Amino acid sequence: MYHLFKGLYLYATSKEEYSVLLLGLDNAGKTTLLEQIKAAHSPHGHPNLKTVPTVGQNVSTITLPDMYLKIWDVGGQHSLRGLWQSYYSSCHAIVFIIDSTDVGDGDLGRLGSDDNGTGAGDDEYGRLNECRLVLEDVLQNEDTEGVPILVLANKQDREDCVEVVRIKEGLVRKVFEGEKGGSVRDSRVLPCSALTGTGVQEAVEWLCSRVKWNKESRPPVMR
Ligand SMILES: Nc1nc2c(ncn2[C@@H]2O[C@H](COP(=O)(O)OP(=O)(O)OP(=O)(O)O)[C@@H](O)[C@H]2O)c(=O)[nH]1
Ligand SMILES: [Mg+2]
Repeated sequence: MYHLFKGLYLYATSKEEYSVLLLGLDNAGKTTLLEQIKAAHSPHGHPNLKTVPTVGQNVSTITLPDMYLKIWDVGGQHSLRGLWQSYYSSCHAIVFIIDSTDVGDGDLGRLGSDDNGTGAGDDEYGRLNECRLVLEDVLQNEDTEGVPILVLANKQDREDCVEVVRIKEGLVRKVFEGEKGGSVRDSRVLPCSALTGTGVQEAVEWLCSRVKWNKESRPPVMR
């Protein structure tokens, strides 16, 4: 009898937990975003906006009315990107964060096709091509197949940022529709400023709705 009641109690009080993976080049704003999300979902939270480059990972679980969101923030430096793939098979959504002040004019169409993204001659374009190559790599990995992807055009508070529509049309759409765009998946491009918090709530709402829609193919963990 005890076990029956315990089981019923646990069933009634447990919630679905979904994992969200924050990806993007180093300095894009992943850790800052995690800090904003954490602060927005804790009663007396102030975000710690003094970030340092992430070596390894930061993880936080936020409690929402109908689910837990476990958010994984990993280092974006070149030497650390090889570690990303170990997170792919267990994540329910990916956030790909772009520094909107470091992608030139945001238009891949103007980049030479022989540019290999090593940085040579990239000044005018910032890290546009590096960003493309890294995003393609994520999309092409079989373990991310079908996983909803939210692309955030971050640092929209800065005057020198490229606006979201250009990032969407000039970069993201071209990558998703290109031959290395991987399988069809649920995706969205949103503007945000992880530093000021603008757009962060919309991002979390999009993620919550999409992980639920996709729960048949990536079931949550019960906690
Ligand atoms: N103006 C502005 N600065 C931002 C924004 N988001 C992040 N930054 C700044 O960008 C720098 C890098 O931010 P991080 O959050 O540490 O970047 P990261 O993506 O975690 O970098 P790695 O850990 O190296 O992968 C910091 O100086 C942040 O204050 C933003 O929305 N606006
Ligand atoms: Mg970081």
